[in-house]
Amino acid sequence: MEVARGLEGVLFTESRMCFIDGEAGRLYYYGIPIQELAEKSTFEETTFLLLHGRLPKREELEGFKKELARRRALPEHLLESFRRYPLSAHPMSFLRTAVSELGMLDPTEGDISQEALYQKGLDLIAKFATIVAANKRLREGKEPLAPREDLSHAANFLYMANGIEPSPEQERLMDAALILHAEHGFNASTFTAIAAFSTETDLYSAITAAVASLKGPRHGGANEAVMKMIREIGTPERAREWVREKLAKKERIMGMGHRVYKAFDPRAGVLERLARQVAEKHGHSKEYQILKIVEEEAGKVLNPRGIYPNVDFYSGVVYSDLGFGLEFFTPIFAVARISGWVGHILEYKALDNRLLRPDAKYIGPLDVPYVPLEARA
Ligand SMILES: CC(=O)SCCNC(=O)CCNC(=O)[C@H](O)C(C)(C)COP(=O)(O)OP(=O)(O)OC[C@H]1O[C@@H](n2cnc3c(N)ncnc32)[C@H](O)[C@@H]1OP(=O)(O)O
Ligand SMILES: O=C([O-])CC(=O)C(=O)O
Repeated sequence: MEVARGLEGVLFTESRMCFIDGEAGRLYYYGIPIQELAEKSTFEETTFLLLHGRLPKREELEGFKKELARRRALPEHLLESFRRYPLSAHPMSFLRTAVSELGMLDPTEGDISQEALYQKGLDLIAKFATIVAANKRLREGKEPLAPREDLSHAANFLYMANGIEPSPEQERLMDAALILHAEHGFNASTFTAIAAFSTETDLYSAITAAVASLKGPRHGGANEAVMKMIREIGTPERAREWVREKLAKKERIMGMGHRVYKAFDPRAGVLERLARQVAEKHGHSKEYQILKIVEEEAGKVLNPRGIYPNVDFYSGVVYSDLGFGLEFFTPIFAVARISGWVGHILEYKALDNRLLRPDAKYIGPLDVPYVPLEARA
């Protein structure tokens, strides 16, 4: 049997949620092009789509929005614990620990019936934003704000994070970013969630594992790494030389490259446009300009190899504009991706939840004699 390094090209299940055409740079959630969703949908509507496999009718959407809104508040016990979490911890570690603690606080943690998974999934989707916003406030030396049920998920997230109600334009920006990040097939964190869940562990454990996986700089953590790259480059004038040096040393340009896309990631296309808009309007043009130069200069070498900007390349410019420091970029990704994780767990469970257990080609020796400790050289 051939070894598929990194499980590349391995089909381990069937799914209706997401189709990625990596060669053409196209992405669909339940068959709907991502650009349409990003432009016309809301996070709540897209989440309904990911959990139910179809767009909601008007009254269904209203009910779903209310259902999510009423689940936003965190248990007092968890809020008290937050005061003991070290504020120096990375916000992804904070989120990972909070999800795990939510599991301990749920007396029916181990119930993995389809209905219980759906209910607990809604709870996590609603609460992720509250956890991340509370962490931001605490890091700023401020009290976490109670969620507001009269605001949309995107607007309430911004309200809880920044302490002021966002403008309709900011709300739309957040919605678009959340929709773009909500789902992406069997990426590393979703696969991690499914691998954990296939053991019939509880939802909180599977999602804790997914958060841990998303944190890595080769996955969701790349958005933070991109902003660090921008800071290291410093000025647009330095960008070309910086890229040439990096590539000469065979180092990776963060926010570029993808296992599936061998063309421009369509999400990066939408985010590039949004980043340009905010850069022009609000004067973050230096960051945006640096990225454009990096894209062009690195592209000379990397595009012919099928390496283009991915979803993490331009998102940070948008998040900065919405008031977030770079350490919150990956948690924002998680606030969106929780919908995809829950959707996939529901889908995989309904299918058969077969235990995931790949194998490796053994390349070691056999029948090696056991040498007693005193006889070892
Ligand atoms: C939400 C997301 O997860 S999107 C991805 C976010 N991650 C990043 O942006 C980090 C930078 N990118 C990368 O590290 C990679 O492109 C990955 C991990 C995303 C995907 O990579 P894979 O498909 O596994 O390719 P792999 O890591 O095997 O690299 C293949 C070759 O392309 C090169 N390459 C891949 N990405 C880059 C990059 N960003 N910059 C420079 N070279 C790159 C590798 O160095 C390697 O070169 P080699 O064959 O000469 O050794
Ligand atoms: O699909 C992947 O491998 C990574 C990615 O873009 C995502 O998770 O959004």
